Amino acid sequence: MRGLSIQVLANWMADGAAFVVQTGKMSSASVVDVTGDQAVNTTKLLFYPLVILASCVWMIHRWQQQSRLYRMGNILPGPAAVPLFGNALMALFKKPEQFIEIGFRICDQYGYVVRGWLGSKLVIFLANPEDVEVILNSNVHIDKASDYRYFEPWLGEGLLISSGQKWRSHRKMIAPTFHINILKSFVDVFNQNSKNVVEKMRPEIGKTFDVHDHMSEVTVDILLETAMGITRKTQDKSGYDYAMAVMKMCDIIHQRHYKFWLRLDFLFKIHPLYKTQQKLLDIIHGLTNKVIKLKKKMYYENKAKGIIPPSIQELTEGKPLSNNVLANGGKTLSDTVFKGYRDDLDFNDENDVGEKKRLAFLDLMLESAQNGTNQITDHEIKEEVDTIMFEGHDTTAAGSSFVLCLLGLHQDVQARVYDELYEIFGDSDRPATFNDTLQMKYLERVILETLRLYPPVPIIARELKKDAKIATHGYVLPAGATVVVATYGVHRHPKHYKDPDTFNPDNFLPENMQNRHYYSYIPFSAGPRSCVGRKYALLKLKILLSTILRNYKSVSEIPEKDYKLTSDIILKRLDGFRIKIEPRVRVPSTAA
Ligand code: HEM
Repeated sequence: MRGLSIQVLANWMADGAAFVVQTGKMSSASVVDVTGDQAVNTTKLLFYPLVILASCVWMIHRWQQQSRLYRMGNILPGPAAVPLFGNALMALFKKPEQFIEIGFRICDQYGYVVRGWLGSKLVIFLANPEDVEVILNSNVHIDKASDYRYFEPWLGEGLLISSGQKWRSHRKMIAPTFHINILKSFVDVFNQNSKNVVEKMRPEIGKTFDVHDHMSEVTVDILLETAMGITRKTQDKSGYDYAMAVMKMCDIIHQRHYKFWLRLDFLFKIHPLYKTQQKLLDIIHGLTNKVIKLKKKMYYENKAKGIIPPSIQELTEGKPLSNNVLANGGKTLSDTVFKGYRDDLDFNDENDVGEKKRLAFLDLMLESAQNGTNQITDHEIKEEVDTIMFEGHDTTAAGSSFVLCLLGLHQDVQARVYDELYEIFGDSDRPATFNDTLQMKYLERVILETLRLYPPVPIIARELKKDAKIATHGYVLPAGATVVVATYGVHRHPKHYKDPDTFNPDNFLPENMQNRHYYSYIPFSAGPRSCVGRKYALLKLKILLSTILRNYKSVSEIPEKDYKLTSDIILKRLDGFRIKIEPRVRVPSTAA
């Protein structure tokens, strides 16, 4: 349209014919000669829809400007937005690894409360612990943002994405299955699988390799066993296919987050990935359904023989065992770290009666449905098992991989971790006990510090159903907005961490934690919708990492500044979690 005057436009609208004549770019005679009436008709055909489109865009823009959301949203600091697209064009043609960089640039410019417009959708990023607390600690702002809908075909209305009464009742049912006694019963599973991965890693000695592949596989194996009761011994090919399908599904959802065209359902449905997704879901749901059917059959067969598995209540209640006096009363450093945002999981520790019979989460849910304790259908059980498989998989795989990379880089820290392990285990090969994990205080600090610098879930998104007043400038975030808690930014807030970008496990020394805002450390989120698998994850990480480090020394020369991070669902290294391993010489650092 360059070179057209408004007058020309007006004339064009009047009769749709004379524009080419008046632009002077071609002679009127030649145009009329060549195209005649046909050209006029084509012009009309193209022009009128364009005018209608432009008018619609203008009207939508005007309507947006006058809406409450728009007015309140624009009080907040943020980059200038263009009509219709808002700030969405900033993300166009950007690779996922560039998003963190953009985020930091914007944060530097606008501070720790930033608004953005994705078209007419208002997105508000928060990275001040005081503001984050307002959202996460609330019983009102608990609805997940619409971006979680990509999980729906897989996880249905499982705990991660459900809301309202369904979420409340399922949370009440599932939280007790993560009781400390039930977790203790998983220690053998964690040990056995950790030993397996040590053997699988043996051929890698001396090579540079991506440790995430191993961490991912062992995590799925552990989850298959603890969530569904499927062991390596009992699993057939369907167990392997399931594990592969879980990994590939994570990748598809990941792609739907950062490839804009795949966000639109109608485009996704005609993309080849949709067919792949359907096949993967057939595998995933096929196995979950098969196992539920089988377990239910076994339950009835056993019941007919008078064998009834213990209920969740029986597993988690009773008189404390006198011979089970644990160091610190069974409390770990993370119990202290997370006590500030006390949630339903904290009540789990108060009835520590020692280890009992092992049952997978699925067995526990089936049992509670059968004995009438909880109203949950087979379909809902399937959704919850799938949710646990998803949430428990990539998060811990990424967390453990980051720990091994950072220890490879910080040999002094690794030496201290090993000295602690040597004190507990000497040069023996014995498996870890629950009590041992309570002694792994320095390793725990290393894990917590790693999750600070590289939180596997780098953002948490909520949709506001009501206005929320935050601490920063008393801003009111309007209902309808999507609030994104930028965990990555919160964890590197200079007001709360001295040298926020430096790896320093001493950040979790009691004296350094004492006066820190509780919501300045939220790798597992916090409040009513906090991670239900937090204690499971930390126990598993301690056993897995201690077993690996008792057998190998991790070595890495890649400095953190060269990590290429990719962020959306799970934070990972796009350049791969590359390390080398050397056989561990089992002597303390003082003797080396
Ligand atoms: C290092 C490991 C882990 C990290 C960093 C992590 C982090 C998180 C975060 C940040 C949330 C809140 C997500 C949101 O609101 O969008 C969450 C929720 C959840 N996590 Fe984890 N998680 C980990 C391991 C696990 C494990 C091992 C399990 C299960 C075995 C698990 C099960 C869940 C479930 C079921 C939810 C949904 C809770 C609800 O909405 O009520 N997580 N996790």
